[in-house]
Amino acid sequence: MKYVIGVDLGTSAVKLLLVNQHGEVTQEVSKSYPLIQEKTGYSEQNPQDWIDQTVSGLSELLLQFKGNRADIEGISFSGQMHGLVLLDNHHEVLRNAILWNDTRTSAECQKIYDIVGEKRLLEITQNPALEGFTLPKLLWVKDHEPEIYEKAATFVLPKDYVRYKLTGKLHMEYSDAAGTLLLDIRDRSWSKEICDMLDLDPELCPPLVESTSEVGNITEDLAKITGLSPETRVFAGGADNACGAIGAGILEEGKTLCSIGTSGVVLSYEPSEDKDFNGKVHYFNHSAPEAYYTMGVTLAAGYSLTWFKEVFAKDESFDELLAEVGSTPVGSNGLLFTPYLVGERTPHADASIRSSFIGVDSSHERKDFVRAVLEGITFSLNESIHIFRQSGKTIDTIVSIGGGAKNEAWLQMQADIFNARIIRLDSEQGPGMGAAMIAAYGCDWFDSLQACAQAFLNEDKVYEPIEKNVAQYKKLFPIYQDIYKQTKELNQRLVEYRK
Ligand SMILES: Nc1ncnc2c1ncn2[C@@H]1O[C@H](COP(=O)(O)OP(=O)(O)O)[C@@H](O)[C@H]1O
Ligand SMILES: O=C(CO)[C@@H](O)[C@H](O)COP(=O)(O)O
Repeated sequence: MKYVIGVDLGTSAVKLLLVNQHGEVTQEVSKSYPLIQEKTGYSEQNPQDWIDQTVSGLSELLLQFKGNRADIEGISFSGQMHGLVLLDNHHEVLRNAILWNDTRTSAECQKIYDIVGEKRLLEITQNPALEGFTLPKLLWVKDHEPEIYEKAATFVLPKDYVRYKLTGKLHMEYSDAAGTLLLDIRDRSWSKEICDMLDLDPELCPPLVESTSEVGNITEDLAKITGLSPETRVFAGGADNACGAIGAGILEEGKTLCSIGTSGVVLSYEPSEDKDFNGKVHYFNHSAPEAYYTMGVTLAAGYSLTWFKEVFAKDESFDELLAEVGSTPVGSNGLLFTPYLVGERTPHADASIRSSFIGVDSSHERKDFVRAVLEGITFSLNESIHIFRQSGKTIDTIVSIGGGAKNEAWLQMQADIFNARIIRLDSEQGPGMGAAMIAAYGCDWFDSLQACAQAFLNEDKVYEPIEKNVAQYKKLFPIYQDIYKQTKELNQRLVEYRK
């Protein structure tokens, strides 16, 4: 039997899947690492933590592996998007990575609009200037840490750095490059025009490859440390949402994904780059050849639940914390939550907004708060679905993946709030599976990613919307939407009091 490995470098942990030729996940390893949040709006990670945990995860996987290591034919990568990893001319890391959910760069986003212009930026990159994207982070380092910026020879994104450490070869691939705000999405080339206007050296941008490109092999050193064969073929991989889409079979028009990891994403396949959402949702290159996708992003989806657990139920597991969700009625007895813990992206690109619980009553118990958190996260994702539906898309079936797809009550809630059938697959680990599928396709196990999806992916369970709940959520959703408008200005006045 032959195998491939999919590595998903998430925000909370790196997850490794060993997948055989039938698409069965025969081993799984997960290794977590911390977020570094020095002050409000900041979110960083130490790239060395990603390397240590990936290497330790691979070593563990190989230690448990009963077959011949040469049977692990290929490996590929999926990773959290947009994070800036700055490297010097020896490819040494210059500072902590600034992550996708770091919102310190509002001034730099304004600078991009002032200099490049909103219209021209949209024409080239198909996306607006959002704090989470990589370009504003580069400008922030240039403005605030000039001594570091001077030493910068290139930059990569998180999973590109991990792949570089395993192979010694440095690249970026299109699906992740699309999230930098420096890629000409249609032309699939770095935008010299944007670099020139913002006085950035285009040489900083690394060489581009396809997600499915073979980029090298595991170095002798890393083969020794991890137990992998130095013959293992390495394929570039993709942005975690592009890989999540592959791992959920979102490979043709009409297919929609909901992913609840640290962030939350609603993603829809696009066969071409010419639809116009006017920057309301992100528009990126897919990891599947010649395809694109649009998506709306909730910054703190699973992160809101993790935050609640850390603050109010530190010693309980997610399953324990969520055990009573089903016994609390729709609407959490009049309690609403907005998941704006670190600001928001879709539909409100707003770095200052923060979360609220609205309607707290003396009768409320902890379980009402837990349900309200899940409902608030799901309402937020429903805002993206609302945008897609308003643009004319039919969304009646959604594949749900990520940590959020582990809980049955939450999956039913998604069906009821989205008013759509929710499909859970055998494995909720879409991005890791997508990365493994890229490696399987690269190793010529299949003629196309679609053929691989047909062989590898199986529906496990379908959740149909329950009419009575749908009707109640339809009434609650506009109240949820109003909270943003009502709390926006209050939150701006609170900014000066934050850490
Ligand atoms: N058993 C569970 N039930 C519901 N949600 C869960 C469960 N376990 C983890 N989660 C949620 O999933 C999130 C992590 O999902 P994951 O897809 O691994 O994220 P990432 O790719 O960002 O590292 C956590 O933030 C948590 O809120
Ligand atoms: O910023 C985005 C997408 O634009 C996030 O979706 C990141 O890609 C992080 O993903 P997770 O760690 O939540 O999977």
